[in-house]
Amino acid sequence: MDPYKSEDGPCAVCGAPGRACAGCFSVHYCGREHQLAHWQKGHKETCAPYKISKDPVLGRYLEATQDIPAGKFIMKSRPLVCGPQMSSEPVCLSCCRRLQNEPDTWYQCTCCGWPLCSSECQNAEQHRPECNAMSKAGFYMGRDCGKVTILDGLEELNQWSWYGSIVPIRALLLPQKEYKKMMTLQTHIQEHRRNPEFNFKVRSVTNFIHNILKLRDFKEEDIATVLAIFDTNAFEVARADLNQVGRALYYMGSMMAHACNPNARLCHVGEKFEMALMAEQNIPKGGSINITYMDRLNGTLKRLTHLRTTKYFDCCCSRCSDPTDMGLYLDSLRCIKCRGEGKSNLLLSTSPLKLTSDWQCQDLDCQNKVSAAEMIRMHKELRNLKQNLDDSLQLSKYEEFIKQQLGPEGVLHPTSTYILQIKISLIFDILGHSPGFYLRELNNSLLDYKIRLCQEMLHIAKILHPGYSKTRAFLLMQLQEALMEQIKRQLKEKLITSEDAKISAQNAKAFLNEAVSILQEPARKDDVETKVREFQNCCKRLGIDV
Ligand SMILES: C[S@@+](CC[C@H](N)C(=O)[O-])C[C@H]1O[C@@H](n2cnc3c(N)ncnc32)[C@H](O)[C@@H]1O
Repeated sequence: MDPYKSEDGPCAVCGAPGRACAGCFSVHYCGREHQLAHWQKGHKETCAPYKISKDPVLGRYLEATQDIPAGKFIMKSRPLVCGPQMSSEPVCLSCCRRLQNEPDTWYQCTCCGWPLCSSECQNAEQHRPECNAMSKAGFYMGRDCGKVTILDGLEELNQWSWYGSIVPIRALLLPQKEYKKMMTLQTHIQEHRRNPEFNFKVRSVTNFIHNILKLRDFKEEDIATVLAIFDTNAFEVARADLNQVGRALYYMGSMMAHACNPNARLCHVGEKFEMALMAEQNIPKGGSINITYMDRLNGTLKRLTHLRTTKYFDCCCSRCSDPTDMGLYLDSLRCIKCRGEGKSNLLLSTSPLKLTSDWQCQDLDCQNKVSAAEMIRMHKELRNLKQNLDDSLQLSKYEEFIKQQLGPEGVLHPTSTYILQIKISLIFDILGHSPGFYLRELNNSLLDYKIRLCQEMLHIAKILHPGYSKTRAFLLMQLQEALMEQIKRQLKEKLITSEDAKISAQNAKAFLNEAVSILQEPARKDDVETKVREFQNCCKRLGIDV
């Protein structure tokens, strides 16, 4: 069910045209009276398929109140507060679209002077709170807003960190009811206050709000609370199709627990950062509805460290407890002792949930031990090496790294986190995507390589990103495109018959269809339709009827 197609429909009571129920989107009402009647008649039992529950470890979380099939939209939600990111590139303060061209061409709000898209954005509700407050305080952003650096004696505030003040101002100016709701969210304020980076951020934002914008009514303590609420609960939101980037806080979205192998995902759907939650996998009644707070290709060491230092909890999900990390051994390195004897045995954590535990060779005859500190040091070195590769984004350098690390002297193995991340970069950033490597420019062997990489990563995605995940859908699309390019060449070189081409194209179409069924969110609609059109045009040009 697409929550955006469900806006109108026949009233569940009388059949007259109606609006969708905001809880479940699956029934419609012509008005409040029939909505109430239907609710009392039993809809309250079946409406939203979730409720907020409590658990001693997770705190509040969303519990499924009925079986939820994979692919179903579970909820749709508007943000409580949204706006530019903490350290944002130049965006319209109102709609968060990136500002194009040079600063002196940007539209300037006639009341507060901040750059916007247009007068329409100036008048939008979204920009009202801070604009009113700033105009009242007599602040007007000069034309040089994009260029100056402010020195206030204590901190140097970079031009774009100004954007970080907008979300706290909007949050602190929320109407009473919403403000109270926001203040019930998890803050982890004590843990945040022990973090020097957080305190620096609070001081910078407060300074800017007090001394530059001249809005002195906001207390530093309240600004700190809002920043902590955002760090704990908010989502980075981006709609590439609309050129929007920002962050948003959702009430129900803030209730979702993390899992390293989640069963749901957020989809950004509306222009005002509305979100929808989709079940990636079947969720049984009574189960927790969870999302992942971080990239699933990270190994346990990085996941545990990141969650502890940014979200202040120790994950103990089934994946983190598994020393093999779902059979992929993402963090495991080769045992150096065994490597000397030409063997490829791996080191496994002796107690995966404890970052301080030793790692031991999986070979019972060897049992070589490596300390946690040594393991962390080796990973730091590998991360730096990989970061250098990512910065240069060159195929030859990535290939050299893989060859070296998987060779007799290397410490990695084929499903190490670094190798898998590099394969993802090769698929999505280089082969088919960068100058000199666009699909039609790839030689046959690189095209085969891309196809192989997609197939390999789809195999991994079945484990790490099963069901209705975006990663699987994107990989399926990449594979389909590469396969069509291959069919085109093979037909041209008369290596296959038109009957073979038809069978291969049907195969590619099945991949595309699967991707389309996964990417149901409206934000992807244009992209998906373009891919389907391109596929159809390609078949037409090749004379293949699929
Ligand atoms: C976005 S909030 C989720 C709602 C929160 N449990 C509450 O009661 O408001 C994120 C916080 O929930 C807790 N949390 C989420 N997932 C967890 C998990 N898998 N294990 C332990 N705590 C978790 C952590 O305290 C985390 O910082």
